[in-house]
Amino acid sequence: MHAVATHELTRTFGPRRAVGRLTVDVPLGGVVGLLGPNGSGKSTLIRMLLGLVRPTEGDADVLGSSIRHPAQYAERVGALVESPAFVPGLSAHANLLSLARLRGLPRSRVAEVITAVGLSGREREPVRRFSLGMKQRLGIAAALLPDPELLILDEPTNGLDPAGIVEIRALLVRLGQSGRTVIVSSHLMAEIEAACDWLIIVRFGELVFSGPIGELMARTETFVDVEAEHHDDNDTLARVLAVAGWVTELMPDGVRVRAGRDSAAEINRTAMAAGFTLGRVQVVHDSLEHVFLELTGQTDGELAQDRAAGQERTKVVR
Ligand SMILES: Nc1ncnc2c1ncn2[C@@H]1O[C@H](COP(=O)(O)OP(=O)(O)OP(=O)(O)O)[C@@H](O)[C@H]1O
Repeated sequence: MHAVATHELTRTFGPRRAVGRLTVDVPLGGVVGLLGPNGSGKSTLIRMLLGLVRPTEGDADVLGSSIRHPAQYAERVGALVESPAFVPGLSAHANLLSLARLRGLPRSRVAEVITAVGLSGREREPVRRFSLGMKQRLGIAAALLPDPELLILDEPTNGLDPAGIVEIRALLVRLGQSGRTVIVSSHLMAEIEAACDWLIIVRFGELVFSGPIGELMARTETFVDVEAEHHDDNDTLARVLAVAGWVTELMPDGVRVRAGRDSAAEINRTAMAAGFTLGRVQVVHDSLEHVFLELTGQTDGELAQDRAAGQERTKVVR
């Protein structure tokens, strides 16, 4: 069984195609990052998985049951799809307790979820005193109340400051280690990449990548950046290295050589043989963020909407 399996899943809103023929299998366990620029269909996909939006075409299974019958799996799935509403004058504990009562869940779950999201010691404070990051964690605590096998979080890092993002990322890692499956969406690779085991990358509602994060990592490139001792020599150094067979690019502060770590010594020797002393030899890895942007394009929601509506537009370069 998969946590989620979609087949040709499609949702249109009038002329706009929010999700188009999406076929993807998400394994059970660990943290799954659902990534794509704003407007690429992440929320629509999540809403379909939760039974909040009906597909126009195609189908999907959540924990083995069709999304046509969400009641069959509703109790096994926890979700945070927008900023949760809590009573600001009440404490985190009191808010969670009333939610637990409403849903008929044992009150012992309240203390458990408070610990799970790292709010122990603060649970008696009124929610109005909480930072945005703490409120998001409280929202995740509420989603965890029924002890779900699958937790779906839509952009939980949105609007958070760097410290809040770090808190959520650490929480995602802990939740992923607890045996459940966590699907978390974001439009920024850097915010969640460190927490993810598996990635689904969408663009204009279509799948551009799905697989273990290591598979995407394998697509990153390595460079050797070198710098001549005297800045004016970098131009000639670039040509010398190119004649020796490397693909080089002149950078403002040196020369970028498209080569792996193994080539660093050989590059150094070639430079020295040509009479250059290198002031810097540095092996640089392309970031996952860069691969993500290459896959998705640096689009904004506006452009995505127009593309989804089938209108062509010139490429936006930021
Ligand atoms: N209820 C709706 N009515 C009309 N259009 C919609 C509706 N919901 C989503 N859309 C459109 O579908 C497309 C995908 O939106 P969606 O919110 O799923 O993307 P997203 O990747 O979650 O983006 P964001 O991060 O900005 O929320 C957009 O063009 C959006 O305007």
